[in-house]
Amino acid sequence: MRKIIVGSRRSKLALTQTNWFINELKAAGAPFEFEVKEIVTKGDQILDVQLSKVGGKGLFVKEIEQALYDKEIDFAVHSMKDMPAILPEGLVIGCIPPREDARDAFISKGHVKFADLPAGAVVGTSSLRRSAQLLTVRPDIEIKWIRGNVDTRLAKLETDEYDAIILAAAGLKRLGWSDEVVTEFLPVEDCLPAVAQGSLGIECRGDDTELLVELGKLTDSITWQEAHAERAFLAAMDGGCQVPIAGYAKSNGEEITLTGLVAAPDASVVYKETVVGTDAAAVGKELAEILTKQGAFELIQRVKAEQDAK
Ligand SMILES: NCc1[nH]cc(CCC(=O)O)c1CC(=O)O
Repeated sequence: MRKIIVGSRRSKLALTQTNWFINELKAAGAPFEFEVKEIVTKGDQILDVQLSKVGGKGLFVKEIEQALYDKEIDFAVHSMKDMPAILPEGLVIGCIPPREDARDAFISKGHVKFADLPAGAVVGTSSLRRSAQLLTVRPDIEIKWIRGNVDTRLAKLETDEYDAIILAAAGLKRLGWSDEVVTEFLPVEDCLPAVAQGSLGIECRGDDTELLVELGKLTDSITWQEAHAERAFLAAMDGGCQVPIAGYAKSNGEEITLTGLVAAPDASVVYKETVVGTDAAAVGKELAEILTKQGAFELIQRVKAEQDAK
């Protein structure tokens, strides 16, 4: 029986997601043995710098992709939202399993609801997307940058520095921690999720047909459509985590409803529109065109230039 080597980052969440997916493959009867190989990425090493300043999404995947090329590993389970819009030559997303909760979770000391936070309360997030949207609803709160894995951030909430933090619901649910720690899930209307948040993407070599056959059996077609619509939007907007950009699609199997948001970091300008269609790539492109006409593309370029100058 072929032994499949699965590359994984070393964080609790990465290992949990990797082992979950391996078990799904086993349950589906894939004729393989598995071994997990831990890989330390640049993103895991740079924990004290604001992520948007050190180069964004590629940071968590580059070493893993090199290991795929070198055949040190056969596949890797990524959070889709950490994947760059365009994959390098020769590598493919072989599977998109069913999506977890796409929302952001609000976690506060004493479980005070977001709306009930006192003015001046300090909310920890390192995401420009989250901070811009939170400031739209509550301009009177303070945002303070926070970095680290999910467990590190939860530990930081215990210090005096923060009154609350925001984390993706999906990570907390996969770790089995959401019932215990989450104060409330932020409705997508108030805090539109990151593109592909809650989705996993299984990356492998495009010529590994034996593996691709087994991976394909676990793809969820609804999640596939949603992730592709959102990622087509992100790619067309030339976005990334340097700018506040969000995209959330809901598919009923036929129609896809995609909402996108682009904002200035201080939330002084917010562009937000919804498009409905049947083709994921076309829906993403159409939404990008509408927002571009309104000035969102220009805003993204301006914000990026400002970030680079810092
Ligand atoms: N930004 C890092 C990251 N990348 C993926 C997740 C987990 C959630 C997911 O799969 O979307 C997280 C943690 C977070 O944002 O709280």
